[in-house]
Amino acid sequence: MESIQKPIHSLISGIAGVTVHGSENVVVNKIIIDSRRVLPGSLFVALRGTQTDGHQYVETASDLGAAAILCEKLPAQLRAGITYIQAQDSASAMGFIAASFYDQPSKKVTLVGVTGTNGKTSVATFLFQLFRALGYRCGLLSTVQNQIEDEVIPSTHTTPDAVALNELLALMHEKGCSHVFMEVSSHAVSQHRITGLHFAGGIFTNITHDHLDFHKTFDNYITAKKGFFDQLPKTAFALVNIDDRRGSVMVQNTKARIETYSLQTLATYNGKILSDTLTGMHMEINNQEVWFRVIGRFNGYNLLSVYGAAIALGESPEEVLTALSNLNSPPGRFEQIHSVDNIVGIVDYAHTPDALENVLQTIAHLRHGNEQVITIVGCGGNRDAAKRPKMAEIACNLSTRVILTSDNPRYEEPQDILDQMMKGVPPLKFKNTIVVPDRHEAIFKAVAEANPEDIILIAGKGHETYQEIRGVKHNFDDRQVLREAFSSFHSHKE
Ligand SMILES: CC(=O)N[C@H]1[C@@H](OP(=O)(O)OP(=O)(O)OC[C@H]2O[C@@H](n3ccc(=O)[nH]c3=O)[C@H](O)[C@@H]2O)O[C@H](CO)[C@@H](O)[C@@H]1O[C@H](C)C(=O)N[C@@H](C)C(=O)N[C@H](CCC(=O)O)C(=O)O
Ligand SMILES: Nc1ncnc2c1ncn2[C@@H]1O[C@H](COP(=O)(O)OP(=O)(O)OP(=O)(O)O)[C@@H](O)[C@H]1O
Ligand SMILES: N[C@H](CCC[C@H](N)C(=O)O)C(=O)O
Ligand SMILES: [Mg+2]
Repeated sequence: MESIQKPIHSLISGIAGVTVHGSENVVVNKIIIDSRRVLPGSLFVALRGTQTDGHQYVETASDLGAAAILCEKLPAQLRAGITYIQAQDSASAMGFIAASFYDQPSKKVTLVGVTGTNGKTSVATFLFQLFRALGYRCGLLSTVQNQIEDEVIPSTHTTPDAVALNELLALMHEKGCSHVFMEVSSHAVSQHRITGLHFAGGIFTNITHDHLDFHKTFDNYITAKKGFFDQLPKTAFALVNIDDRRGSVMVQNTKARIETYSLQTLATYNGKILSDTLTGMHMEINNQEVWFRVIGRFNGYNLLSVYGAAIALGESPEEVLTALSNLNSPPGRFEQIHSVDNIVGIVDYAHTPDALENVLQTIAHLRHGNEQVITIVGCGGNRDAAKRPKMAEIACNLSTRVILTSDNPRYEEPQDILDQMMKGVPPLKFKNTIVVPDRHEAIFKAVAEANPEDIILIAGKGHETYQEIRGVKHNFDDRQVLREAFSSFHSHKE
């Protein structure tokens, strides 16, 4: 992308509550949120974070040649030649400024955001695949990866920060994308990563327990997600799952056109699952029968929301259903790897109690005999600790055997996380539960003990190709380890 030079006045016009100290004609060539990356001519944004306060680094940024500083509190000494933009909330102001800096890319594409505890990656990826199949050039912003048509741009977050996000949107527009589908995490709403964006539509999948380390209470978490719908314009659609009792709460104050989807009750888009097997799902959507390659009741919801969004964007129901029936799940979502002697391995990104329950219920539903269900699961370090015993309890109640193991311990001791998980194991299930902290060993153990037709669920990491320990990402891929284990004991087939 060409280098950008913008005077301050062009970036702040229309933003309420900002005061400028210094010349508004000063030109900036970059927006930077980390003082360590400031270069001459940058606009440095001082953000209050969870670990530190960017205001502490205003002097460092100035020494490195920042042309302007966006902050909430002015430093004691203002430097000549630097323009200070004072805002009530730096993060919010940065959202609008980033959008202006990149010439409002979100207004030049049809941008649809997906929020909810589970299903964001699945829905955003299905929409991306669908609209490409319908002949549009598309962009995708997701946990697994960002994509511009076939070009993959690795993602660092589910939702990037406002600067990275607007830059990516501008690039997508420059490369001819007409539609962009993105995940909107609750962190992103709270931290104003999406402030200043123009959405054509928003989708709510569901809300259940997660991220209470960050939001503190479930109410705050709900409010964060609702913030996305509060900021939608009236030209947008707001499509919500009304089988989730928080669905109607999400759209209480939205200006957008409200549409609903449901597998249970009357809604704008109605679905019914007619059958669900390991090879596909048969559904009825708004009275039309259709076969899908993806499976699981939760995916029934995901596909229905994708159908609804496509219709809300003006596509034809027949074309949409035909294209949808050819879609595949994103990597690491109910991804199946079979051994030659028919052990079914399923690698899934379920890392919340609700997702784990859904996946295990889907597996229970697909079982046809007395196969064992062996679940391998861990919980991430430095994340919501309250979900640990809950996930262990769900795994035990819905599996024949459980192996508790590690999942990205980050800066915590794996054994501490496992001790907390063990608190959720019902006493009656102790004899079927073991702890194997090494994930590689856990997977090998499950495979060594599995019999033909048994189902091994490896939950929590899905597409991830690393195990994060003390700031270092070590290569680790559940799918690869599972294949190795199958090859050692049974040899594998896809
Ligand atoms: C908890 C959280 O959301 N953290 C994000 C946040 O960092 P932070 O608030 O901890 O920042 P901080 O370290 O306190 O620093 C505050 C400010 O000082 C600046 N700083 C710091 C040091 C210095 O020397 N100079 C300097 O300027 C930092 O650049 C920052 O702007 O802002 C950073 C910049 O945007 C993000 O990279 C970081 O994501 C971290 C890596 C993270 O792990 N986030 C996860 C929890 C997250 O965002 N997840 C959601 C998905 C959740 C889900 O739905 O599953 C996501 O959207 O990815
Ligand atoms: N609609 C749904 N309802 C409940 N569970 C779901 C749904 N869709 C997917 N899942 C489960 O949640 C897991 C994660 O799905 P997905 O990656 O689509 O969610 P996400 O919201 O993007 O997660 P993240 O917050 O990490 O970005 C899947 O592997 C599956 O187990
Ligand atoms: N977006 C989620 C992903 C969790 C994935 C799981 N493998 C873990 O590390 O906890 C998070 O950052 O909380
Ligand atoms: Mg995601």
